[in-house]
Amino acid sequence: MGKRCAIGLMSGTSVDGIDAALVEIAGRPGESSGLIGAGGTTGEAAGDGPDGGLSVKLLAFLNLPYPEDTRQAIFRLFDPASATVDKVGEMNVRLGKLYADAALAVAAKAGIAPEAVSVIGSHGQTLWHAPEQGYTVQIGEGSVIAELTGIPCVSDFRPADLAAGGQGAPLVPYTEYLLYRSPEETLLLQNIGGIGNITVIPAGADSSQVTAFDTGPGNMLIDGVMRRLTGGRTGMDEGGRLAATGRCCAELLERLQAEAYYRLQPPKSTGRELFGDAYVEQLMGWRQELGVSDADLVATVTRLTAWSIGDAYRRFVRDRHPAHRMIVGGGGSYNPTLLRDLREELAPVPLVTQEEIGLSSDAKEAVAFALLAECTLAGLPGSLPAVTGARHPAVLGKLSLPYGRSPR
Ligand SMILES: Nc1ncnc2c1ncn2[C@@H]1O[C@H](COP(=O)(O)OP(=O)(O)OP(=O)(O)O)[C@@H](O)[C@H]1O
Ligand SMILES: CC(=O)N[C@H]1[C@@H]2OC[C@@H](O2)[C@@H](O)[C@@H]1O[C@H](C)C(=O)O
Repeated sequence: MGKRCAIGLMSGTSVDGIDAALVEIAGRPGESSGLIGAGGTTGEAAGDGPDGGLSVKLLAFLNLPYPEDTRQAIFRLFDPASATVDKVGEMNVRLGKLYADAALAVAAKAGIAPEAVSVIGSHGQTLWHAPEQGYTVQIGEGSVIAELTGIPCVSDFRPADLAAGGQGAPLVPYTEYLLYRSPEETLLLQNIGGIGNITVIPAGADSSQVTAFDTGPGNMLIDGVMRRLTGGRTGMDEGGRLAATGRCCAELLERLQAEAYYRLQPPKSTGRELFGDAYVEQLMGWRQELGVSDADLVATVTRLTAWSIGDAYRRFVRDRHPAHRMIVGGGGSYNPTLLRDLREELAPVPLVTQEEIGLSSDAKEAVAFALLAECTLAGLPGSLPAVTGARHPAVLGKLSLPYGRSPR
């Protein structure tokens, strides 16, 4: 199968904007072997699939921050009381246009004409994730993206897995399996976005042996607390600077560790429904009661985040799959205080960041959705039932075709 270009678009739970990646793909996902057919392993920076397997090369990446009014309007949609159908409908189209802009911009940055792009995979913006009720809501209209770019678009990836009885998340693990697996090393891939999620790829594993689940808050509580402390002026602890000046409050940490989610057996996934505004409100009440300073509060929430990842490894992974190393990606990998705490929690397992091994942390999830869209166009499943708990693998997403152009 020849080389083709695909675009992946990702807007995560932190609501910081749109990540757009344009990749060149050689080989076919699922060409050679494995439960749902895994190809030869190559990384993002690999060549052209010399073993006949899959290779993915990142040609261009950009981040398009949401306009501030859009960002604030999205946050209002996280509250079911203000997320009325008219507002959700309007935002679905508004985001579709912004996603189309991002796709065209990344194609221009790579110097690739839209006609030369075979597919866009667009994750959309998660508004509500309720796997126990069998549904999840991601918006950003695929038909608008296809119309404005002239490129076939796969969107709304999660419902197919939910329909098959799964969590609908996480979905990146199959692409991590394709791109990172190693015959010698058991790898932990930890994403620290709004939510934290871990993927475990045992040495020499086939795709049915990969496990993954959401560990709990990634940056969501740190960001939520910072917004409260600064009256909304700052949405993150830049460089982990405030946390670095504070000390963890043991009593507050203990209360936070009592959250039942951490002890839930995987498969499991979570989101803003649990660790959003109402949770931060309760946390601020406890801080008041215990007289915890601003810096100590951020230090405690940072420690909690690191602990939840270490605890997940110790509780659910370590005995069966002692790891050789953890590779950390997502915005949390830019927070040195969080990484310091995480190193302590994980010891003796060494930790490296995506950047430290020469891969782009920011582009990773966008690349994943380009690859998942390719799977869908080829009629191949993109989910791992061992990860999501579904009855079987699912072909993910919905295809929107632009007028006058068929897929491929
Ligand atoms: N320089 C930095 N210092 C501290 N924290 C940072 C820095 N840069 C990014 N972050 C954190 O990373 C977050 C964004 O991470 P990322 O873009 O990976 O999340 P996301 O993709 O939206 O989330 P998810 O993976 O859960 O969908 C920011 O909200 C912030 O908390
Ligand atoms: C419902 C939803 O949007 N889930 C996200 C979120 O952000 C991180 C974590 O929670 C993960 O489960 C998932 O995203 C990544 C891209 C995934 O599906 O692998």
